[in-house]
Amino acid sequence: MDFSDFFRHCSDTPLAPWITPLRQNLQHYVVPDRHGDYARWQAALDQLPDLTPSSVALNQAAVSAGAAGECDAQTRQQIEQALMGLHPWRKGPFDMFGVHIDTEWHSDWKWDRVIPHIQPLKNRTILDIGCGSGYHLWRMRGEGAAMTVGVDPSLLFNMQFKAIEHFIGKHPVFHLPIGIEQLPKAMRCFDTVFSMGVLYHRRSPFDHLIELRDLLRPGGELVLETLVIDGDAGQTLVPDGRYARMGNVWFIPSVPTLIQWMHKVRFKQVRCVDVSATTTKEQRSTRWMNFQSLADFLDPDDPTKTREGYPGPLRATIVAEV
Ligand SMILES: Nc1ncnc2c1ncn2[C@@H]1O[C@H](C[S@+](CC[C@H]([NH3+])C(=O)[O-])CC(=O)[O-])[C@@H](O)[C@H]1O
Repeated sequence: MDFSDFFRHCSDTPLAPWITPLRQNLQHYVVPDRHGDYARWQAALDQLPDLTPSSVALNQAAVSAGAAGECDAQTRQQIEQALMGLHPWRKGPFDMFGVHIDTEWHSDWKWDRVIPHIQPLKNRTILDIGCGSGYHLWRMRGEGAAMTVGVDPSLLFNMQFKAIEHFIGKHPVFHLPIGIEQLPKAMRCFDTVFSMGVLYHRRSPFDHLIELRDLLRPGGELVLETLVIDGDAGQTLVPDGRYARMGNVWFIPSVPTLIQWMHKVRFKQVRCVDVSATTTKEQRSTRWMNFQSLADFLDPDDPTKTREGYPGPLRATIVAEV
């Protein structure tokens, strides 16, 4: 895989000192075709027609390029078919020349809950851990970010990002198909770090919080969004087995517990800015993600509980500084 645009751009940014270690860590992604589905996904990408949109919108619910009237029905069908080849689409929505990608998640709703409470993103250098398809990376750019970097080990999500970039065009917005553990330690160079929907997947929440802290420059801001339970300081749910059918959920603290954890690893100005229950309107099956979704993971007799009998998903957004 070719990361030359990324490295060229880095040389003029706070990431410059990290180019060599990043290059080493990305080296084994030069040949992604070891992945069984790579050829099929690449064929879908190759089917995307070359079109230049008259406008691009990064600061509205559906990240968009071009309008339906800018291409004929046959071309639109070709776009739809190619994008469908990258099913399942989880994070969005997007609109490409009138092809509306109605993703499993209304990621725009999460964005609307977060954005009023954080430092303005204009001119900032931003890292998004677990960025999925990159939907929020584009929204950050829409807020005027100087550079946004997303990391997510899913190759499919990287290829979905490339499909969107194909129409939106090149911006200082980069998607790296690596996990947080493949970033150099203690980069201390980002103005804002986002970790949304990741902490509960980590076996060691403290190590994750310390890694996030050490990615930020002094005075930088962390935006942490994660599953929580209703409860007092000291309470944490460690699901026995699955949580809402997910096998990789480890720690779900109460908000006061999470705030305590963050103080313990020396975050400052820690505050909870939002707590919202995840509904089956925000996360649901669609044509673009036709597998099971939240409604199937809740108890049919009591949708306030998961299938396993745990409290249904409740998510908090915590903002803090280093
Ligand atoms: N080691 C890892 N390092 C980085 N990312 C990882 C790792 N392991 C898994 N992921 C990625 O973390 C993301 C978690 S989803 C949140 C998406 C977005 N942030 C959202 O808030 O909508 C959870 C949810 O559905 O809310 C997935 O895209 C994984 O591939």
